[in-house]
Amino acid sequence: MSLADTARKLDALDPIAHCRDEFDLDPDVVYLNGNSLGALPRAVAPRLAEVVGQQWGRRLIRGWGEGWWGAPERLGDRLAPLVGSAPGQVVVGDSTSVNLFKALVAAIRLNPGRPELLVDAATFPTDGYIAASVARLTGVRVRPVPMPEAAAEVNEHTAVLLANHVDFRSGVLHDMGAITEAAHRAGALVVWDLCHSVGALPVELDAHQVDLAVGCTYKFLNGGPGAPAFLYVPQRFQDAFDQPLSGWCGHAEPFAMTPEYTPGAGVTRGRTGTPDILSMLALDAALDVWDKTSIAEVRAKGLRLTDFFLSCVDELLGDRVTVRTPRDTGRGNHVALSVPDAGQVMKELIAREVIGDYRPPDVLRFGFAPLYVRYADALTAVEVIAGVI
Ligand SMILES: Cc1ncc(COP(=O)(O)O)c(C=O)c1O
Ligand SMILES: Nc1c(O)cccc1C(=O)C[C@H](N)C(=O)O
Repeated sequence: MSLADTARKLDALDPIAHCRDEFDLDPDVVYLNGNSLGALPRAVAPRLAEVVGQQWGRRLIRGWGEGWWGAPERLGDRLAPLVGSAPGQVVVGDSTSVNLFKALVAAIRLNPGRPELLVDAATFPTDGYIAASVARLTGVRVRPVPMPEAAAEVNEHTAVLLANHVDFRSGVLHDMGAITEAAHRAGALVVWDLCHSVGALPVELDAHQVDLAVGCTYKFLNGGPGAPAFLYVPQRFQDAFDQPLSGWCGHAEPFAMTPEYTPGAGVTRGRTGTPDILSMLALDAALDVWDKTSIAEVRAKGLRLTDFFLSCVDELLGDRVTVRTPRDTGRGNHVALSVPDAGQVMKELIAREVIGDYRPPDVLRFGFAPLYVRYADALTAVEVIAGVI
C-alpha cells in the first residue's frame, strides 16, 4: 500500500479524529509545533468573551467571590487525572520556571543536610538556570548528570534530583518509576518536569510516589501563549512544604491581612500572588476537549502517528537525515531529525507552511499533537522536507 493510502486508511480509522473539530486550525498549515504552543481550541474565544464581558465587565470585583479565587485549585483538580494525581494535590498558576524555583527550594528544605542537587545534563535551559540559582541561595552544589545515568548517580549526598520526563530535544521518555525509586533508595527526593509529557502520555505521579512535579499547559494542553503552569505537591508533603515565594495568596487567611505569614492548608500553600484569571479561564475552556477523549487514546494515537511519520522518513528521506528519537515506546510525542544546516531548513519548511521548530545545534523538531494532527499531515510534512533538503 502506498504511504498516501496508508495515511488515508489510518485517518479513516482514527478513533479520536473527531477531536480535530474542537480546534480552530488554518487548513493550509501543517502544524507540527504543538509541543511548543498548542493550537487554539474553539471553546476558548467564546469563554474569554464571556469572562471579559460578563464576569469582569459586569461582576467586577465580585468575580473573586464567584469562582475566580478558587480557580487555581479547581483547575488543578481538572488536571489531576492527566498526571495520575488524586484531587487536592495540583495547583495551577505562575510559570513553570517560577514553580520550579518553589519546588526545588522546598525539596531542599524537606531534605536538609545533603550537599548536592543533581540536574539532568541535557535539561531545557530554564531548569538548569533556576537550579543554579537555587544552589547559590541554599548552599548546595549542582552536579549535572545524563538522565540514563541518573538512577546510578543518586547517592547519600544527593538532596534532590531535578529530572525531565521527556527530553525537550531528543524526545526520549525517561523511566519515572525506576528513577524515582532509585532516588528514594538513596534517601533523595525527585522533582519532575512534565512539560513535554503532560497531555501527551499517561503520567502516574501518585503511583510512582513522586515527590514534587511541575509542568506547563501551553503545549499539549493547548492553554494558549503564556498559559499558567502547575505544581504538584502530594498530600504526604503538604504540611511540611515550605516554599520560598510566600505571597499572600498562599496564606491560610489572605484577607485577614496579618503581618506574619501562615501557610494555607493543602496545596494552596503553593500559590503566591494574584492568579492570572484570563489565562486561567482560557485554559479551563481548553481542557473541555478531554471530556471527549482520554489520555490512553491520545497516547495510542501519538505512538501510531510518530511511527507512521518515521516510516515516511525512512522511505522518503533515507540517510539524508538522522533520526534522534527512539523508535520504541521510550519516547514522547515529538520526533527529532538531525540534518546539516537545520536552522535554514526549518525556515524553508515554515515558508512552505510546515511548522516545526529548530533546536541547536542541528535538530529539526516535529511535535505530533494527537488531538488535531492527522496521519496525512505527517506524510505531507515528510514530502515537503524531501523537497527542501
Ligand atoms: C522542559 C521545560 N521546562 C520548562 C519550560 C519553560 O518554562 P516557562 O513556562 O517558565 O517558560 C519549557 C519550555 O518552554 C520546557 O520545555
Ligand atoms: N515557552 C515558549 C515560548 O514562550 C516561546 C517559544 C517557545 C517556547 C517553548 O515552549 C519552547 C519549548 N519548551 C521547547 O521545548 O523548546
